[in-house]
Amino acid sequence: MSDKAVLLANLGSPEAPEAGAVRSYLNQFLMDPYVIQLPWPLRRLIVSLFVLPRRPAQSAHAYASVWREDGSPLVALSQQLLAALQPQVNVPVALAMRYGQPSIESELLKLAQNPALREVLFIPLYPHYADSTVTTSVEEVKRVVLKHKLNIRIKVLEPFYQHPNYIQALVATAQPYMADKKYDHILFSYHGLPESHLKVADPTLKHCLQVANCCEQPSEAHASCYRHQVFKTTQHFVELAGLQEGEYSQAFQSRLGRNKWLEPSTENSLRELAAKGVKNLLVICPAFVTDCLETLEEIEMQGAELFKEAGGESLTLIPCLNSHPEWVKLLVSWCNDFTNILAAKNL
Ligand SMILES: C=CC1=C(C)c2cc3[nH]c(cc4nc(cc5[nH]c(cc1n2)c(C)c5CCC(=O)O)C(CCC(=O)O)=C4C)c(C)c3C=C
Ligand SMILES: [Fe+2]
Ligand SMILES: [Fe+2]
Repeated sequence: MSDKAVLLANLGSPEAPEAGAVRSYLNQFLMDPYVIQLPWPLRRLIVSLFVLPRRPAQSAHAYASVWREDGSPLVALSQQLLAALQPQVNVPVALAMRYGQPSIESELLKLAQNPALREVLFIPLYPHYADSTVTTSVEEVKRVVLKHKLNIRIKVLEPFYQHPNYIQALVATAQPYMADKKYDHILFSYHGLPESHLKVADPTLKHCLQVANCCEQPSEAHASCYRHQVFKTTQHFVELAGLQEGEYSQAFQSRLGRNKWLEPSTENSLRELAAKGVKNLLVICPAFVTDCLETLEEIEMQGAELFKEAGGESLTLIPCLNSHPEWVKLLVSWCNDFTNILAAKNL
């Protein structure tokens, strides 16, 4: 029996595309202090008064429009990825969700049933650092290890936003869509973040959004700056794919609440691109490695409708990496050689 194992973690989905299931999912998700970064009483008040009364029904409707026979796209596609990986990996691999099922706790405990287990490589399935995705997942792993007194070392894979093979996998996924020269612009649409999250994650407390062109100036803050990291992903993609200035732009989607979020918003960018005369638009969403509600409903359905209403002709979503062979190859290399991964830190 191997003394090593791998645990992949994605965000998670509701159990069903129904208001009740979405309510308990949203409650778990948004009561996470790494997601709504406010003291508990204020967070409880906001979630209970402004989110839970109406959003579950709206989101359930959105989920229903993308739901598959085998469940939510995010969970089903993550399971397909696991199925593609496991036969090529020499150690057990498990898949968990930060919210909903299968939980990080249940999957870590299953792995720990192996008495020989001493080391787990934890792979948060996010290319870019954010407290609301990476930190919360790592903290949940720590909580489970402490609660159950598990005698295992945890190694966490660092954000891979500019790993050459991740960029190569993105370009390989996009290539068939780009080869069809009918498109006239590519929009890189990343999940948004409240600006306050960048400031909280800045270890210097004086760089992110405080220095002019902060994300382009050298700084130790980049190691935890989501905005810097997504710029880098776009830049490396553009270089590898040979895109020219003016052929692409970048925006942030999926806002929630009234705080200031990263700019520009995907919605405004879609309107502006249509107004500038872009007719056939490709959209790629590199912050998501798996297609989910935010790509399939927000971009491919709602985004396409908005773009056409604003004068565009077609919006084509480039799929996420999902189980693309280049992405599977990269994950297999990490899983099989994780004692030698440089970009991983021990908890
Ligand atoms: C890709 C990285 C993600 C970041 C960063 C992120 C931050 C973030 N998200 C919310 C609020 C919501 N996100 C929702 C769905 C959702 N978010 C991500 C990824 C990131 N979120 C994914 C992959 C998904 C899809 C889940 C699925 O089941 O397909 C939702 C739920 C859906 C809805 O009601 O809109 C909310 C709410 C915040 C507040 C935030 C940063 C603070
Ligand atoms: Fe920054
Ligand atoms: Fe989100």
